[in-house]
Amino acid sequence: MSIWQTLRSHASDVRERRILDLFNDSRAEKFSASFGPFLFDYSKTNIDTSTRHLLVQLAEQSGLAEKRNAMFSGEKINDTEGRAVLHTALRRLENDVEVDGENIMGEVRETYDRMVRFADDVRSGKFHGHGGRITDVVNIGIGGSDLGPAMACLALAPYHDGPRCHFVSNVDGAHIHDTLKDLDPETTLVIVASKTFTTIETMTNAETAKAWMAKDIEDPAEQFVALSTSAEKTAAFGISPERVFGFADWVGGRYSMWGPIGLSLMIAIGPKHFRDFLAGAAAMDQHFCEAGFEENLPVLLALVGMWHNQFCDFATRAVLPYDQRLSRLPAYLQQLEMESNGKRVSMDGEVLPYHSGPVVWGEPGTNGQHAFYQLIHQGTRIVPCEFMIAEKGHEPDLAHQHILLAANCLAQSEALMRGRSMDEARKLMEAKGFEGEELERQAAHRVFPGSRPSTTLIYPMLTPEVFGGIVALYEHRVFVEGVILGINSFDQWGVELGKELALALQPVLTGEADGAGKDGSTLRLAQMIRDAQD
Ligand SMILES: O=P(O)(O)OC[C@H]1O[C@H](O)[C@H](O)[C@@H](O)[C@@H]1O
Repeated sequence: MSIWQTLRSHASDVRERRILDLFNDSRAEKFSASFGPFLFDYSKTNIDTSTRHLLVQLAEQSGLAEKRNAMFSGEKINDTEGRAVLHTALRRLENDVEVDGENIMGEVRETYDRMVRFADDVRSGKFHGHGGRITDVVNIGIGGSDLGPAMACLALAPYHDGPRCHFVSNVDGAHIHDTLKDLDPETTLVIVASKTFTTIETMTNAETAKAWMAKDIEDPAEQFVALSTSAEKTAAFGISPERVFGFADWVGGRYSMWGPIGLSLMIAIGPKHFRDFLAGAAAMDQHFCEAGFEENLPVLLALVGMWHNQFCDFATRAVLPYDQRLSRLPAYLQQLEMESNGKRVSMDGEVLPYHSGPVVWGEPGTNGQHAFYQLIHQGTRIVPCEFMIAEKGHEPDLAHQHILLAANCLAQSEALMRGRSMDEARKLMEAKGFEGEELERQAAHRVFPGSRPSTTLIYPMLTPEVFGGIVALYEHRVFVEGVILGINSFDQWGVELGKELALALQPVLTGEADGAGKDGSTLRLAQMIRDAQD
């Protein structure tokens, strides 16, 4: 029997057992792992010693250790695009790495130093706009060129002492309009962030920003910066090379905030805190490379995730940070996890015989509790939950609110596991004076099945280092899951078809093309939009 089959039959044997019954004096300790500032507790799942043993075997048999080493050493593991995968090089600045026989680190360090100088200059006022010191930075980018820095600027708000940062991503004109309307073009710096510098949303918004600035400034390009792999295209846009921060194709878009794509964050929090953010991620890299699988946080996170998705058939995964400043983490992880591991064929092009990555979603607590937790507790589908909480907040004066936040976080995982039986529900309703059939009916509504799995990641405080570690932890989790699934986690062909069709539809919406060959639904909707433009 293959390890996959063994795990599936093990899952069908143990799926129904009560998680609470697995607890003894040492379970919390045995089914958690710590590294640096992190403790990952997966004891509130139905995993036992034999489950973990089988899962670790699954990881070993997938060749994970060799594949991990291949990634870190610059082998072209993204073989549908013929590229190395080296976002880790952007945060391990001391290590030398070669691609195609050439040391890539000279250029990486040089660009990093230029970013530091530029960020310092913007923060000090040495680099200024036509109207003086830069007060606002607008990052125009989408997907990987937006979600990372936007999430990070929010996450590290307590360290933000540079100009205000704004993020424009959507091609919907409302986004750029609402962002620019209160800004002064003479003191605004526009960062055009695009790996390819061809993404239609970003290029359209960049042109809009340029036209907005041109109303007040003779040469708006002077207040523009570009972050891209294409020096040719940034030059064609009119941005002078000293304000272009380049990177190579071995940095995937959704893995790119450690380098130039993180410039807005560096300007916001300053190079020193940015360096701490890199250091936190680099420490996680080292842990990932060195720790045994049973103590390895990214490996454990991946194995627990796969246990729930591939073996217990729970199709979604809720990310629930009890940390308001991580409110963009679920959106960031949607791209990281679903673009990376939402694939249908193996590396060899064979259709997968099992499910690939889960649907990832979430909201920060406690907000989610007042919205969708009803389904998590009593719905008919089981949703594994991933809770996150800091031991301490950044606001000493509001420590009592942090206690309330933390109590809610712990209460939710406890409630999910413990549940409430029919007997307990009956007692509750009896105490309220119900009896007979009405008591039975009312009690049924108050039953919680319980035994719903969750994990908790706890860290001392959301500092730049801790935040860097969290993001790197999730990146490596995605890598581990991808290796075990046998897929390429680093391409994204699934986004192409929609882009092609959108290009073809544009002239249909303007009336320049008749849409021959399109289906009736698309044509009718297009016609309505076309008519509304007159
Ligand atoms: O940075 P860019 O080249 O503008 O790409 C922005 C985004 O667009 C694409 O659609 C990809 O799916 C994303 O992976 C990428 O992050």
